[in-house]
Order: sequence, then C-alpha cells, then structure tokens
Amino acid sequence: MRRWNGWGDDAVEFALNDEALAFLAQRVGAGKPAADAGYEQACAQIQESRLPPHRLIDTSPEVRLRNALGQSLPDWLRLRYGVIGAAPDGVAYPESAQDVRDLLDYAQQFGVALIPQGGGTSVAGHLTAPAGLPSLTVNMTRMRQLLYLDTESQLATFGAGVLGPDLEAQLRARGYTLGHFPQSFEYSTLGGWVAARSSGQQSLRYGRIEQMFRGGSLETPSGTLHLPTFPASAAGPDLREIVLGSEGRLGILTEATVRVTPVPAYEAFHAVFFPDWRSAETAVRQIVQAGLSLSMLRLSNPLETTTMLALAGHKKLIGLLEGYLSLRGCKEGKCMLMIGVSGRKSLARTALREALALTLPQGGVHVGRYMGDKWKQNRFRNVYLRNAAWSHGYAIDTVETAVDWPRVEIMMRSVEAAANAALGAHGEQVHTYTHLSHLYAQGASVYTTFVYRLAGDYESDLARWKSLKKAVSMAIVENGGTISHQHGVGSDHAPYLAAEKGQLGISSLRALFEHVDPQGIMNPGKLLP
Ligand SMILES: Cc1cc2nc3c(=O)[nH]c(=O)nc-3n(C[C@H](O)[C@H](O)[C@H](O)COP(=O)(O)OP(=O)(O)OC[C@H]3O[C@@H](n4cnc5c(N)ncnc54)[C@H](O)[C@@H]3O)c2cc1C
Repeated sequence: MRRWNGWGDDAVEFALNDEALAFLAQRVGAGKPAADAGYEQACAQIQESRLPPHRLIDTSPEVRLRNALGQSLPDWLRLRYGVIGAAPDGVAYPESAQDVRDLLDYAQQFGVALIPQGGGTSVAGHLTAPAGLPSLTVNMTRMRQLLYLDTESQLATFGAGVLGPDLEAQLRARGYTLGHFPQSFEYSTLGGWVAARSSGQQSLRYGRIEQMFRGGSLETPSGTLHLPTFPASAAGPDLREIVLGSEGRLGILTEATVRVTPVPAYEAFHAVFFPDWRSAETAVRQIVQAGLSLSMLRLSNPLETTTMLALAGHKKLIGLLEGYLSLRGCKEGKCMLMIGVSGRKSLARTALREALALTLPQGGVHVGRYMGDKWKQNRFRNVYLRNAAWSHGYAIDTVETAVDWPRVEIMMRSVEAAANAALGAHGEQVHTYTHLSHLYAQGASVYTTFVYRLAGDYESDLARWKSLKKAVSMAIVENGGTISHQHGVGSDHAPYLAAEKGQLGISSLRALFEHVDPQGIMNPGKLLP
C-alpha cells in the first residue's frame, strides 16, 4: 500500500547502511530521529466536510488525508508532525470526461475550489487546499486507459490519469514506449507530467513532455478545449503551450495524445570519470553540441560523486575502483558522468564510441557498464532514501533550475553557497551536492540536493526549510536561472515567477485564467504570485 506520510510503497525499504550513516554524521552531524504522528492522530484533524453530497465525492477523513498533500518537504513536515492544516473537503474519482464536466458544474454551482490531482508527487506545493474555501480534489487516476494507438502516426491517446508504469505496460504490450521516466515515474501520471511540464531521465532521446504532448482534451469551467493533433502548424500560437504547465489553473486534462516510438532494441548506460569539474563540464558540453544520438547525459559534481560512491555499499569494490581512478588521474575532485544510449544496436554503439572519444581530451576514464547498470537498477529506488534519511533524523530536499552554459558553474556554486549560509544561520551544516540532469546545446539544468538534520519539531523544521528555500530561490533568480526546469511552480515557486515572466507576462496569464475560469475555482493560489 502507498505510504500516507512518505514516499512509495510501504513494503519497500531502501536502508542507509552504517557507512552511509557515518558519512552523513561526519558531514552534518548525527541525526536525531523525530517522533512521527500516527495515522489516526492525523485523520482526527480532518475537519467536517462542507460539501453538499454528490455521487462521485468521498468525504471520509481517510481518503481526504491521503489526497491532501504532495511530496514537498513542507508537505512531509505537515504529515510527519501531524500538523495537517487545510485539507480538501472531499475527493472525487471521475471515470469519464462527462464525470469531470459534472464536477466542474457542481463546483461552479456551489463555489467549490477544484484541485486536479494526478499521482500527488508534486514537490512544489501544487496540491494544497486553499484555507477558508470549500475545496474538492479531483483524483484522475481512474482515467487510465489506452484509448487509441495510431501505429502509422506513432500517436497514443490515454486517459490523463494513467500512472507511469501502467502507461508503459499498455504501450510495451504493443511494442511501443513513451520513454518518459521522471524519477517519480512509479507514482506520477501523464496529466501531471503535462500540467507541470515534467522532464524524464532520458529526455536527450525522447524529449521533455512538451515534445511528446501532441494534443488532448481539457475540461474547463467555460467549456471543453479540444487540442487536435497536427504534425506541425503555422496557425497562430500553439494552444498546447497554454495547457502545458497550467498546473490545474485552466481546467482538467481528461485525455492526452502523446508521440510514442517502438521499444528500442538496445539500451545501455556507461560511466566515465573526469579529474575535475571544469574538464567534465567541457566534455559534456562538447558531447551534447555534437548532436550524438544519446538518451542520457547526467554529470555529478565532486561532492555528488563522493556521495554516490559512499552510498553505494560494496566498500571493497568501490575501494578498488577509486584506486584505479586515482592511478588514471581522477582523485579528489573527480566527477562522474553517466551516458545512456538507446536504439538500434549499431547506431547506439557508434554514438557511444563518439561520445567516449570526446571525453578523452578532457581526461575522461571510461569504467564500463557496471555502474550504469546499477544506476538503472536503482533509478526509481533511490527515492526511498528520503524515507530512510527521515527515520535517522535527516531531511532531504532538492532544487532545480536551468541556465545557458556560461552560467552553469556559477549557478551551481551560488545555490550551494546560499544553502550553506541559510542553514548556517540556524547553526546547522548542510550536505549539498549537484548534478546536471538534462543537457542541451544551449545550457543545462542544475539540480542540487540538500541533506541536513531535522530539528525535531514542526515549527523549527519549517523555519529551516523556509530559510533554505528562500536563499536558494534568490540565488537562482539573481543568477538568471528559471525558477524551475522540471518541478513546476505550485505555491512554493510562485513568488519568484515574475522575475522571469515580467509583470506583463504575469498579468497576461492572469487574464487568460480569469477568462476561462471567471469564478476562480481552478486550483487557486498556485502558479501565479
Ligand atoms: C521523488 C520525486 C522525484 C521526482 N522526479 C522528477 C523528475 O525526474 N522529473 C520531473 O519532471 N519531475 C519530477 N518530480 C516532480 C513530479 O513528479 C512531477 O511534477 C510530475 O509531473 C507530477 O505528476 P503527478 O501526476 O504526480 O501530478 P500531481 O502532483 O498530482 O499534480 C501536479 C500538478 O498538475 C496538476 N494536474 C495533475 N493532473 C492534472 C490533470 N489531469 N489536469 C490538469 N491538471 C492536472 C495538479 O493540479 C498540480 O498542479 C519528482 C517528484 C518526486 C516526489
């Protein structure tokens, strides 16, 4: 069963071994486990529902608690410490576009705020119920069927609530794949990917969700917006672009048509180490600008490389690897690059060979497939470390942005420095490390992880998070980055959106939302400041 106050299936554990705990204790001090609130205690906080009855709506406290929040750190603090606050007054599980229409009509009639929900994996406060207003979460996960597969055009139409594994299983049974693998893949949905503009780990081959989303159907308070599929169009602005990243503010996506491709015949992930950041960054920039047919490039900075090796276990094997790398010039300060290839075997191998050749002038040391295979094996399991870290008294949070190449290194250093200063003001150290998760000819996304000790009570931990979030968000804005490359805006990033959209951009978006949703019932408080 899915955990109500953490990540993933409660039957799956990913423990931190003794070496990893010693590593963390040395970096930020020994963690002190915080006392978690019980499930009954949390349920007891759910207030009486204010909703008039409706055939699709469940108002039980259990269901409302399980659909109240996402996966951001403030969401976790509320669940773990049992400070639930505003929760939706009910949860509906529509099974058709007509059900969704009925819910929109109901919400307009009774002045109820609607919160569209996919898998609930938002990490930016997209799903929080507005305080003071009756609200209804519309959980889309029952709309999960493959409705149509056009193999000639390589287009698949799904119910928008389909979860990642279900979507891939339905496609693979027919020889196709979407190839969209965010780290939250197991619990996120197609509709959520579109509404929050997500990016999967193999975006170099398959593209971001923007490139995959070809059309669909959005139920809005003012009617249905149909988005037909065209291979290309010059008929004015592309309306798909206003649905992508709309974060539930415009309406509810009921169907989405996506571009699919045949399942690749061959796939492999290889690891390469570099002596330092400068050489590694130069190599990945040259590789991505060479336009090779790769599926993934993922570059860890020195601290992330050290962390991944420390958490890997297999002390003896890692010792041997480090000895070998040291002889080849990759010592302290070394950086690990994962290269993924997918497709026809001969083409994939050629692309890999050419990429590896570009690493050589920068001192790249290719260590083969073993680490890449391990990475692939654990690509959705590593997320469970958040649960394990919490139980040992540590919080884990992440932030991500994207910038053009000349600002990549300065962005990485500024975000890390901002986090150190913010937690330093609370008398705490933070273990901060970064990787470039998605690479483009123009620049890269910069993805930073923070591990620090929990204070052990809700107010102090919220204060720590607020300081950290503000400091790193300001560092992003001041260094010319976007406030999100892939997690979206929600309520946590909304205060920083005007810095990149400008006042005219914000007021134009607001006017659009007001036009489509004159009563302002769609996911209020999200996206716009
Ligand atoms: C551990 C972890 C790892 C993650 N890794 C990645 C990653 O690698 N790449 C990445 O891009 N993101 C990642 N995320 C963030 C998150 O998974 C994405 O934002 C994802 O797109 C959210 O999908 P969801 O179905 O869970 O949507 P939800 O969290 O349920 O909703 C997100 C937003 O979309 C809206 N929405 C959802 N469904 C619909 C719909 N049918 N119609 C209209 N609006 C809708 C909601 O109202 C909300 O505003 C990660 C999150 C976690 C917790």
